[in-house]
Amino acid sequence: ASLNWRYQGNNGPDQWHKLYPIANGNHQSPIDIKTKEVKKDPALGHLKISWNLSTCKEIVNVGHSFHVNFEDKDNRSVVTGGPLTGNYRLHQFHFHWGQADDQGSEHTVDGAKYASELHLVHWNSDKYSSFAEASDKPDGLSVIAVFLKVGPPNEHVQDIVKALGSIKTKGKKAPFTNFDPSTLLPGSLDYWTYPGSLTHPPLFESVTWIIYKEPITISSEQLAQFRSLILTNHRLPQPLKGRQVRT
Ligand SMILES: Clc1ccc(Cc2nnn[n-]2)cc1
Ligand SMILES: [Zn+2]
Repeated sequence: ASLNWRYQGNNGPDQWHKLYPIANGNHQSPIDIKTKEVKKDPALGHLKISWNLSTCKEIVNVGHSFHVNFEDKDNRSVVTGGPLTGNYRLHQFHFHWGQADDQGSEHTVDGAKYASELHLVHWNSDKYSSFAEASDKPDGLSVIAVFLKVGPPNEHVQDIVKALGSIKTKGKKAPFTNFDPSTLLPGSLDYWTYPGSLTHPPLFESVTWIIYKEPITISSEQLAQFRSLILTNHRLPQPLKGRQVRT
């Protein structure tokens, strides 16, 4: 499929359905989380995260964003528990942000937007043999999301910001090793979960979303460094279409 979609202008989010009809599907992401309609599910246990910093590999400028990629040829970095059945292997993480500090997250909470949102993308390595194979299966992917609010500089985000200098142009990649993504998790491990999709094309409805309630911080200057790569890369909330958000 041609990769000519954008976040702004002619091939922007309102046009994505022309090449990717699933954009108007019943399990699209992101969504606005209406906290009063969230359902408490006592069967939901804690998430069990065991990421190994030895699997962190490289940082890549993909044009509409930057990705930190992990070696995912074995189960060194996995998540399980919570809403998940079996092991989901860490594939990569990336952020979404906006053109100003008052917007940028993809999910919103009772209509409130955060400045940015971190996505840690995992695939079901019990059932599938690669991210690509898992990426369009209903139980194929799980994305762990962390909100970022504007505040003091985040020393762990700073390690990432420093690396952006070496991937200024689309397609550029640089080694990025021994980074521990658990340094980007909030103190409280309370989360919301719901069934959804990738938030940009191909928009596959293959994601079990796990969204931490507590944000971490990022500074205005660090956000400005993200924007030096691309001004904005967040999709607006999509219709819930009868789905239940659980906690
Ligand atoms: Cl590997 C990967 C998967 C999805 C996205 C885009 C996205 N979908 N859901 N949240 N982000 C970016 C990279
Ligand atoms: Zn994302």
